[in-house]
Amino acid sequence: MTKVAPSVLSADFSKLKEEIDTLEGAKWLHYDVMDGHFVPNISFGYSILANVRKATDLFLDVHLMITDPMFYVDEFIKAGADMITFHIEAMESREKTMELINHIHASNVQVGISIKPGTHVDAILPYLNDVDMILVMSVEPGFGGQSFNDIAVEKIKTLNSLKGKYGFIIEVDGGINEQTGKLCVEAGCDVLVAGSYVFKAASRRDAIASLLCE
Ligand SMILES: O=C(CO)[C@@H](O)[C@H](O)COP(=O)(O)O
Ligand SMILES: [Fe+2]
Repeated sequence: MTKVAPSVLSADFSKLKEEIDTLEGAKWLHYDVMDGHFVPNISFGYSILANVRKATDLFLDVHLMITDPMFYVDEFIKAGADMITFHIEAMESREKTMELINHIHASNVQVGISIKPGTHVDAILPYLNDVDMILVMSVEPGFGGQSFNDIAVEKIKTLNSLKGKYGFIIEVDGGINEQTGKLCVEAGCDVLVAGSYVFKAASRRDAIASLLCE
């Protein structure tokens, strides 16, 4: 069954708990962390995540778009993340990548690795046995509200052919709506991140339900 992870980046932060409470039908909440360095935008960090944790029981899917994930990861673990996804483009070596994966797992938090649209799937193949999720970016990370890049569909298909052997799940993020979500689910995607499509909808419940349909 497909999961929908509404991205809180598109919420009204002046009433965050009320906004989260509107997400009927979603079991995950996607939390985009941007540092103004790895991406040209700044969002929110671990203090706000700790408050979000108090406000909801949804599975907290933390997407770190930051330059030095190892430096900050303990703060996000302490704040209550259920899944922490970092970017392969932010890692300098296989050794450091494995160190980060093992460090997160040692705290019983799930681990994802993300690839930008311009990064080939080959970059994450060495880690498929070690992670819980691969996050395929279908927009350039940094901003909500961009258009879906269908290069993601081919990547999802490639990863889907390897899923059975390794046991990871696939998430897609960026420009997801009813049409693009369907393409991704048909290609083998398990989790659809949706920001503007859900938060700008007249009925958020209907928008989430439209993504859950197979
Ligand atoms: O990570 C990101 C953007 O960098 C996303 O999670 C966005 O928040 C998705 O927003 P939409 O494209 O669905 O509006
Ligand atoms: Fe994201």
